[in-house]
Amino acid sequence: MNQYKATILIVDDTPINIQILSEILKNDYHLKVATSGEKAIEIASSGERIDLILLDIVMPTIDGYQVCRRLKAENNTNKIPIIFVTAKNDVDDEEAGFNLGAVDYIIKPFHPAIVKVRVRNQVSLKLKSDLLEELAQIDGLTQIFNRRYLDGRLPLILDECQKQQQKLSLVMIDVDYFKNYNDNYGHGMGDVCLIELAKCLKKYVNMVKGALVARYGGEEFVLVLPELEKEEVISLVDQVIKAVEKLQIQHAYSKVSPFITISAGLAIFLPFKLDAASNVLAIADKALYQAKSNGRNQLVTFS
Ligand SMILES: Nc1nc2c(ncn2[C@@H]2O[C@H](COP(=O)(O)OP(=O)(O)OP(=O)(O)O)[C@@H](O)[C@H]2O)c(=O)[nH]1
Repeated sequence: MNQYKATILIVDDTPINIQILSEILKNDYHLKVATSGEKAIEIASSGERIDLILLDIVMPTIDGYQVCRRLKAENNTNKIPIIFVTAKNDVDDEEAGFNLGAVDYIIKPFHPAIVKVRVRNQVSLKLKSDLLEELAQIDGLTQIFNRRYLDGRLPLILDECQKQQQKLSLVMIDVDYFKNYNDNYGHGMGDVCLIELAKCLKKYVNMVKGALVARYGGEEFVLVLPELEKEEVISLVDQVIKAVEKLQIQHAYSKVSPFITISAGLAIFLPFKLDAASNVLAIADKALYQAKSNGRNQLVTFS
């Protein structure tokens, strides 16, 4: 089995300390090093995955406490566990480190076996909490993002679109006559159908940079498509609607097609018209309602 190798950032202004820690940990982890607080913040904020930081306290310009404070204040770095590694063995110093959000405190001189165990414990906790977080964002049936993820992510996407002055398109999708499908083919077949639909939607969303698809509820899906022009997004959603029918999932109890079809409501927003997440979703939902009323298996666009 391919075991994930965690990445540890060692921060110390004294090269010999980095060397000693590297010797202890190099066989089990990917290592990165920084010889100043500034460099540590730069590496941790770069977007590269860091699973643990071993942080010296006494360093020139920015000390370890400040580094810790700054990393804990930022959304993209506050989940990286920090272990202070220091010669400061006063209880007050240790307490100060924990109060800043550190998960452990190792006192120099190092005892290699103890360093290994303490690092292993924290890395193991970090990997478990990452996994839990990931699972909490994924819909168990279709394996695409769930509503919880969309609710957390959409406000950030709206902010970003406003900042970058980009358009944003939202598509609310609903399966046509799905109750009839379930009632006649059974809930199990209904589940298989939702899985196939999610795969199809994902295939199209993967073609668009920054786009995402989420299962919004039972048989409802949402596509978030930043940056696209009106003609591009309409053409894409039309293709998706046709692709779903082409899956040829038999639906003898639908009134629009012998196969499973979807209706879609598209709402396109200009950056200066972007509203709260719940409002932009409500507008896409209105467009979807219109698509249903117009006869289903079609797209209605509000822009
Ligand atoms: N198999 C399965 N069915 C689900 C799931 N979640 C919701 N549903 C079903 O989806 C159906 C939705 O039915 P309705 O809201 O009446 O909509 P519809 O029959 O598709 O009618 P229109 O939307 O008007 O075309 C219900 O039968 C739900 O039980 C799920 O996870 N699996």
